[in-house]
Amino acid sequence: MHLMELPREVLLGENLTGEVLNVARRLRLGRRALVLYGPKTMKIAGKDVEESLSEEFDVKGVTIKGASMEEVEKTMKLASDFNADWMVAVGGGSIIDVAKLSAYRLGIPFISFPTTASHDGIASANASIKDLGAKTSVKARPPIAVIADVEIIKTAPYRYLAAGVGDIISNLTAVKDWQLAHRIKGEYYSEYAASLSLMSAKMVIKNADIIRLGNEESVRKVVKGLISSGVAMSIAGSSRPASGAEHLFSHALDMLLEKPALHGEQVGVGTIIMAYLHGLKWERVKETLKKVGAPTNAYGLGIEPEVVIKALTIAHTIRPERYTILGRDGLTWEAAEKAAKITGVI
Ligand SMILES: NC(=O)C1=CN([C@@H]2O[C@H](COP(=O)(O)OP(=O)(O)OC[C@H]3O[C@@H](n4cnc5c(N)ncnc54)[C@H](OP(=O)(O)O)[C@@H]3O)[C@@H](O)[C@H]2O)C=CC1
Ligand SMILES: O=C(CO)COP(=O)(O)O
Ligand SMILES: [Zn+2]
Repeated sequence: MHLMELPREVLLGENLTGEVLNVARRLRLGRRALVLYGPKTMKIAGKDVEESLSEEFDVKGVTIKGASMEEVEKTMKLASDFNADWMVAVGGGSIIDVAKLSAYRLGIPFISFPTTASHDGIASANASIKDLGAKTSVKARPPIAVIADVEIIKTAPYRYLAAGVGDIISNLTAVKDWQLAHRIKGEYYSEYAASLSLMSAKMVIKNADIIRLGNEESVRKVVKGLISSGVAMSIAGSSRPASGAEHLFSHALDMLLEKPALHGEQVGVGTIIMAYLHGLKWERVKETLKKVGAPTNAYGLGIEPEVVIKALTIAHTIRPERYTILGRDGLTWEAAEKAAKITGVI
């Protein structure tokens, strides 16, 4: 049996901090709610959500600092002590992932309230948490509802929206890797999930000129692509349709660097290189990223060229069961350097 779990409600609009209350009412989520936010997102929207909910629910706010197992365990303890019926995560990918894994392990629902359009974990069923080996995603459950307030998301620095484009365009090489694994390893492949994932990538390529404006329409386009990407992952039952070798490259950078760039920025640059290795039109990926103002090289990521090469040579070791264009042996230093130079990444 193949179980596909999807969000029950997706709200996209303006002035939605008060809507969490209505969604919780409609979905009969229970009286006691834990509100998760980060130090910044608390001020951006977290406190507003908390205050609005407290009109009708018993509410407890929790500040989360990064997506680590320590924060997941802290959240689970707080939720148990408080007897929470559900959670709402107000923030970037890290806060949403902490809520996703904690809620899954406690068997309670959670609402995703993204404050950036920088990653496709907004609606996905998998959570990326540090300390669970390399920071690749593990199975959890998707949010019961997604509430995306375009005005709040628009207030985030433009860099985050451009990073979202990187996370969506990566679907091009992720799907290629998936097809390769299907042919070479007989891995399960869902044409439906792959098509949905590719559609999001093609939409950002087509709409790059609108996205670069950074207005509400841009945010809507990127958020829809991110949600579709998350749904594609839920249909596939794994992050396969949205995570291939370009993500392994980003995970490798996360391991090598104390201060990595944004997830979507790194996978965007990884997509240029993996598209080259796949024999795809890598120039088109690069043009799109350039057009929307996302980094297209090591300099733009603020990373030394040697670290880029090193990441390319170790990427295949991170999730060996996920076959990609990097093969079982990975790239040699020379091959990695050549690919990075030809594509102008270094
Ligand atoms: N589960 C999945 O399927 C996926 C998960 N991911 C994961 O998501 C994470 C990346 O998410 P990302 O959002 O890029 O990074 P973070 O969640 O780490 O957020 C980065 C920073 O942005 C701040 N921030 C959030 N919203 C705003 C805003 N509106 N204005 C100003 N600052 C804001 C955060 O504040 P604060 O300090 O308050 O938190 C934080 O300091 C990674 O851990 C990645 O692995 C990525 C893709 C898919
Ligand atoms: O970032 C993701 C999809 O965009 C999740 O991928 P991982 O499973 O590689 O963490
Ligand atoms: Zn990603």
